[in-house]
Amino acid sequence: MAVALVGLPGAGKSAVGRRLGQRLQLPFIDSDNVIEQRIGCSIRDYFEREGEASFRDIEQQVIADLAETATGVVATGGGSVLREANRNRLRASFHVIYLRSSPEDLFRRLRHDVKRPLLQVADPLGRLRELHAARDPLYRETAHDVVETGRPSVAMLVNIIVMQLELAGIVVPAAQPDLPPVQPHD
Ligand SMILES: Nc1ncnc2c1ncn2[C@@H]1O[C@H](COP(=O)(O)OP(=O)(O)O)[C@@H](O)[C@H]1O
Ligand SMILES: O=C(O)C1=C[C@@H](OP(=O)(O)O)[C@@H](O)[C@H](O)C1
Ligand SMILES: [Mg+2]
Repeated sequence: MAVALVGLPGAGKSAVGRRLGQRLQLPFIDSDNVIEQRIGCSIRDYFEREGEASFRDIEQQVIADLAETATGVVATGGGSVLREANRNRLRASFHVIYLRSSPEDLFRRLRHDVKRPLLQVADPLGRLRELHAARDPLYRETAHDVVETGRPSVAMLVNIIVMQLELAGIVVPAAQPDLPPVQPHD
């Protein structure tokens, strides 16, 4: 069983993915962490030193490697869907869930964040709107399921995803304790 989460920065891929892995008792991998191990520095520093194109090459290699082994829950980086090769690999090897969020919700979550290089601009909300317009079709094309993340907490999103995976027959529901028999009405 392998699930991958896609969506914009701040959608909750890392936070939801970690808790989903715990809940399903499956390993959790964050592709951005794998990339940082390979490059030996933060993604933000790498963007500044080597540029985005070089980062995307490493990201593509990491996605190919993860797709090869494909187990557990994988949180991808927000730009993982930009390349067609990544979209195809993700969709073929994982059950892909798009955590969909409005730019306004993302901005609320990330307004104090300094780790995301694409949002270190004068107008991060404007940038999130552009990213949403450009990428929403790509996330939809890649994903098997879409989950709206606006209101639910991280814990609620985990419950929603587990329910969807159970309904789709991707995970087996945990055994329920026997309920007492229903008493017929008088
Ligand atoms: N549904 C949510 N409700 C409240 N806070 C959230 C929710 N999803 C994510 N967050 C918070 O928003 C921030 C960004 O989440 P993160 O998981 O890093 O996003 P991503 O990996 O998709 O970029 C974190 O502080 C996280 O705890
Ligand atoms: O949207 C993007 O292009 C990126 C998103 C980041 O991951 P998160 O989506 O976890 O922020 C990280 O991979 C990199 O900064 C590029
Ligand atoms: Mg993340």
